[in-house]
Amino acid sequence: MTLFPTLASLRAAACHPPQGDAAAAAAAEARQAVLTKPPGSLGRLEELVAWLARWQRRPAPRLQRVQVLVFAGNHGVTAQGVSPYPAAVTAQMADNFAAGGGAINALAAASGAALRVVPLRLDCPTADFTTAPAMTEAEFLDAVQQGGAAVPEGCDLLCLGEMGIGNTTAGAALAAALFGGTGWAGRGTGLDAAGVARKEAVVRAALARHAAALDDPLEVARRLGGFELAAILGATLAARRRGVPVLLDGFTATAAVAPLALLAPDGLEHAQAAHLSAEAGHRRLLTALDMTPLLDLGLRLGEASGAALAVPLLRAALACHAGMASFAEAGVAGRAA
Ligand SMILES: O=C(O)c1ccc[n+]([C@@H]2O[C@H](COP(=O)([O-])O)[C@@H](O)[C@H]2O)c1
Ligand SMILES: Cc1cc2nc[nH]c2cc1C
Repeated sequence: MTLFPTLASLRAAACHPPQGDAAAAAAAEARQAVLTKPPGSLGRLEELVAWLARWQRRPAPRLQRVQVLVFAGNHGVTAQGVSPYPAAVTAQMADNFAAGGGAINALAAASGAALRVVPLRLDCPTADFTTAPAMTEAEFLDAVQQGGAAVPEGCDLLCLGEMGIGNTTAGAALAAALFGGTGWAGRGTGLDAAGVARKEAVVRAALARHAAALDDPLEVARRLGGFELAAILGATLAARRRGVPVLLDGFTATAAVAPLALLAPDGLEHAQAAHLSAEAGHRRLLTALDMTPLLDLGLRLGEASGAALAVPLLRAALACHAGMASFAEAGVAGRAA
């Protein structure tokens, strides 16, 4: 089924996201209150259980089926020398993932999550967005659709990440267009200072080329994004519809979904930033989106690595919620007053 056949239907879905289940969240919170601990003492773990309950629409949330999706795409803007690695590495890494040899293969297995890698036209990069829109409308919608279609039925949690040489330049261009200012370009896979300055100039040139169209977040995603970024946007929208909470990976994945927060103020409420990437602009991007990352481990890999790493944290939060005794069950005295 085509989820968003036209740009208008995609816009309507993004502007009116379905709500979570407030009663399920309240029931999860009420249980926290009777468990043998001072109220709120499990801090963010308690909030995470209520968040899972709200977006799974279940008072007792579960994490039986966790799916990691890694979308891969290529970028015409690599012609501008914005990455130290050749574009061919995108397909080579997709093959490496298929053979089980990537970090994400190890991390997904360690987190008890299924992994699927979705290559998107790797032999056909986006257009160089310093000279033309990265994607046509049809290409953009197709990538969004592929992302949405990759969200499995009956999934309890989705971890979203990407692989695409050059895509931190796309992420920086998106962030600059959506939130303004300069300095969004970072080292990516390992640029030196001169490379970062070149990347910043490329972002500036892209914004100048598309200046007339940058007040529409979806146009920003089409003109400055990429296939894998559009797919992450589509998967995030589809997850909202299907009651699946989302863990976002690093800078590029966060930039990919940022248009959803501008199209609806609560558009990313079903998503958590799994970690703070070492990529320069990520902290600023998360601040702009009012998101607090779960982990800060100095990662700058992408490929959903940070998202997979946050899954055990959610499992631990649920284990406390489901497994702890109540004050009454354990015969522990509650607060004196
Ligand atoms: O998302 C991040 O935080 C992130 C930070 C640095 C690098 N990456 C990964 O590195 C690739 C993009 O880097 P680059 O230098 O080619 O733009 C792409 O495959 C991403 O998965 C990702
Ligand atoms: C080797 C390599 C692995 C990656 N994984 C995600 N992005 C990547 C970029 C490179 C270059």
